[in-house]
Amino acid sequence: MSDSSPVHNINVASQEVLITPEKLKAALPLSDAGRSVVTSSREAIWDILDGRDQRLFIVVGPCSIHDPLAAMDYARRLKALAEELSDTLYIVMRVYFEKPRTTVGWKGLINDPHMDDSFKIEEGLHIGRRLLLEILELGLPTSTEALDPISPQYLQDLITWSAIGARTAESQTHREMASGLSSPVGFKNGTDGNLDVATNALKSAARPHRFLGINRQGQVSVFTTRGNRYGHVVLRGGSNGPNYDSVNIKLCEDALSAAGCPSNIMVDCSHANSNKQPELQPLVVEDVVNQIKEGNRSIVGLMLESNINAGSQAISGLPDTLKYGVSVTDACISWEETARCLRDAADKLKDVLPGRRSPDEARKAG
Ligand SMILES: O=C[C@H](O)[C@H](O)COP(=O)(O)O
Ligand SMILES: C=C(OP(=O)(O)O)C(=O)O
Repeated sequence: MSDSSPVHNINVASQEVLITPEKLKAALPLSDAGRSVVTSSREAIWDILDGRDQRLFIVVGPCSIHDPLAAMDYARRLKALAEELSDTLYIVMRVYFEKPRTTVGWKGLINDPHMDDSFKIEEGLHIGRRLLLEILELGLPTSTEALDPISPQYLQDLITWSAIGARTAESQTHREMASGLSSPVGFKNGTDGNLDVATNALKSAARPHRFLGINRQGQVSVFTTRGNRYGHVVLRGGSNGPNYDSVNIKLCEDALSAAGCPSNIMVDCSHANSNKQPELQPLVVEDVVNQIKEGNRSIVGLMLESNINAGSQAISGLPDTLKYGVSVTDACISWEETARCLRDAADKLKDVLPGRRSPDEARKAG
């Protein structure tokens, strides 16, 4: 007697073929001007990580993007600030489209661009790519969290700096993906504060890997990567509390040295480092800036969650009932507070960090 019960895709409700990366890129191509922003900004961060450029790099912007018009409004403000502070700070905009959730919730603009559970992922990819292109046209570099292992084929050519988040830094899939990313990558410590997760990720992503992915034509392919040597740790605090103070920074420096990794640390001023209370982020910036003033040189970057208006709002009802420029995920500091806080940091650091070295000075400094 034969049993014909289904044994495959039992829990899959439906499947839909998506546009290929090649077609999306052909519809929304990167201009020469945009390409030059991506290449020069990646170089600037490589130089910072290699110690050739002494500026502090700053990843700042909304916790998540849900309204492209508000994102462009934010980007224009940030571009002007980035130029003003460029002697001391190298500023990159947070343009986060994919949100890792602790349990469930809105997973970001690519997954559900209309925020109504319609999950128009192909539209989300178009909106996301168009927005990144527009930001690059302003001359402002972009950063994002690399969460889905397939989406980099659609968007990573537009990204200057990537994060692997606290919930995925221990995942082999994400370490493999990071080993092939063209951008520098920050690995967060675990949500419980565990730092080994991040240092192990650095060691893994720096090595070549072979794994499955999709190519430009959307065919399932075996990828062989070279390894990404521009990985670094991002301290974001954990369930035990913050980890940006000088004692934790020293512990992190020791862990990096034991792991044979360069002493490059970014501090995420948000998340568990501010107990998710956005008004504490400027205090974290102040503390870190003081550590640098007192001689610390392992802190190379800062992350801030900031929006046009402070706070957060719940997603309920239609997107056009939402308040303008207010986060729909973690609460953020306002634009005014962001500008004040970054101007203050730049002012305190301008005589401490020598800024970008000319090729001649860099050669002399070794
Ligand atoms: O940065 C954003 C959030 O902290 C992250 O996506 C987790 O959010 P959740 O705990 O609200 O799901
Ligand atoms: C989700 C984020 O951070 P973490 O992975 O540190 O929770 C984020 O920066 O949006």
